[in-house]
Amino acid sequence: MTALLVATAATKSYGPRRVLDGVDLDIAAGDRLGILGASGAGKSTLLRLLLAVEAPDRGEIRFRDRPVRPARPGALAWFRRAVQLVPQDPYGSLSPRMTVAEIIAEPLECLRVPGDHRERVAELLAAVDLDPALARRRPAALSGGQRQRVAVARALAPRPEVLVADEPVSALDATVRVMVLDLLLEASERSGAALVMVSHDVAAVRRVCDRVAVLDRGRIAESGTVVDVFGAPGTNATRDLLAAVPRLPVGAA
Ligand SMILES: Nc1ncnc2c1ncn2[C@@H]1O[C@H](COP(=O)(O)OP(=O)(O)OP(=O)(O)O)[C@@H](O)[C@H]1O
Repeated sequence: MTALLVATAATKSYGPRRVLDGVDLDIAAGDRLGILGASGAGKSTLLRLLLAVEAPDRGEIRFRDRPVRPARPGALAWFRRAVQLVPQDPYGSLSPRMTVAEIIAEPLECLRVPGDHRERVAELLAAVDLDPALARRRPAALSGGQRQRVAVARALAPRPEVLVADEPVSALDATVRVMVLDLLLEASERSGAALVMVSHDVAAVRRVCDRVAVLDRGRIAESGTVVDVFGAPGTNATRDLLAAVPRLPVGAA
């Protein structure tokens, strides 16, 4: 399968503290990879490197074999179109002053994506199962689940090859979590975009991903298919995560 987003020996320190240490990771077309780890394991830092928001101190990030590093927005537009973020918190991430339609169209405008943006917004609202009448509303008028649907639609807008989701359901009520996880799964299946989902929630990874990499204190402790890694965990890091209280409603996973 075509390798899309690849981290090689990615290392990052903040002051004297090494937060990531030689992380190798590859995301291929069609993959749904969970990056699982306890709080402080380095998950968000790894995402910032994968998104070229920050540069590794050592090692590198490549997309379709092309190195990517933080750069002025115009220079990275090709990469921003290809790799889109679904943020953690739908309350904080959507601009309160913009309408839903403006929010979804924003990446199309910023990244100068050709085509009829209005038509694309209508298509995206349908894809995430939002009533077209919501297009003129502002985020304050929406529920948490609806806001996360808007965030997914926005991420899908430029037809990315990889969707990166950062703890996409941790800010939501338990009842809405399963719905949003299923939406992400469906969005990646339908659009053909690979999905990278950071989480500390085993049940969320099990529901959405087919591969998992367990991050422990800045290193990949183990990786493999969800079935193999969760079926026969090879490290204490994985066993501890599996022993943690399930976060999805009983019977949902
Ligand atoms: N910009 C920064 N400056 C200094 N330290 C940082 C910075 N970003 C992260 N860290 C530290 O790096 C470590 C890993 O943080 P990171 O947010 O990547 O972990 P995480 O696995 O995403 O944790 P959580 O699940 O709690 O979000 C933490 O100890 C954190 O305090």
